[in-house]
Amino acid sequence: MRDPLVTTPKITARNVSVYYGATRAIDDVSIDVTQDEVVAFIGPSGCGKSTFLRTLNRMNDTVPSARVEGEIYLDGEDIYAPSMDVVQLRARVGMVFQKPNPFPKSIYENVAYGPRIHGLTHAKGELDDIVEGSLRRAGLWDEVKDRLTDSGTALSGGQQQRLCIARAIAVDPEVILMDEPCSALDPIATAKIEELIHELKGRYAIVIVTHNMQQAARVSQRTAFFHLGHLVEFGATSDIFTNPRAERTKDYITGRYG
Ligand SMILES: Nc1ncnc2c1ncn2[C@@H]1O[C@H](COP(=O)(O)OP(=O)(O)OP(=O)(O)O)[C@@H](O)[C@H]1O
Repeated sequence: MRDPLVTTPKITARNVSVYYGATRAIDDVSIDVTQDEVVAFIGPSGCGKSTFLRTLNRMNDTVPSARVEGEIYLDGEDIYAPSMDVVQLRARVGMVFQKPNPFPKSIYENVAYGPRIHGLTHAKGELDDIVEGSLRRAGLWDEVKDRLTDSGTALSGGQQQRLCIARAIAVDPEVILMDEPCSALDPIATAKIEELIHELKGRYAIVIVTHNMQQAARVSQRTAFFHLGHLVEFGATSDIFTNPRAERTKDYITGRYG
């Protein structure tokens, strides 16, 4: 499934299978993601999109029954190697979840926490700059600059999700994984997140799981269609939506199931 146009992958997954106990949720998936693109994962509920996404920063480690086979490389480095520091990995490959999950701390602390524990700054001024820069890049600064000491949980859902994106950005990640980041948001907040994804593209490799096909079409350059744990088709988003090769992809995008 290697795309000849993809030359320098940021993430390389090879023959990845994931099991929960004896049940296989992902079957032999190989995929590349480059630095300068947004890749969307689509497919019917339960097809394994989130499971596969979570292998990319070893979030599956937190599920005792989960077992991953195959290889995943970040810049050529095996992320499942015993020498890999998982805390470091999750800073390099940040994650934004379906439901915004700010810490029950101030807006400032939500963003400052990561850089502080990763030792990215030594002076308060530097930390202030990181907090401001991250909130600006997440498109939230103007809305919160006068209330940085308010609790992150007091923000609206859309603002909370942008705060979570600012929190991921603050530790200077290389990749951002988004697992249905807009599913709890209204259309206006959703549009803001989509706008933000456009702005972040190029600076970070972005992989987004979405149920919303229009959203995949709007934000991604390439789309992967999953079905029953298989990667059925992976290609240019415009091709997947206008000229899918596989019958199963066609059935899904035309709404025949899912
Ligand atoms: N923690 C878990 N323990 C056992 N089985 C799981 C676990 N998480 C997911 N599964 C199973 O793995 C399969 C894939 O689930 P996954 O959540 O990855 O699919 P998905 O495509 O992201 O679904 P959705 O779109 O509904 O979020 C499903 O059959 C699901 O029941």
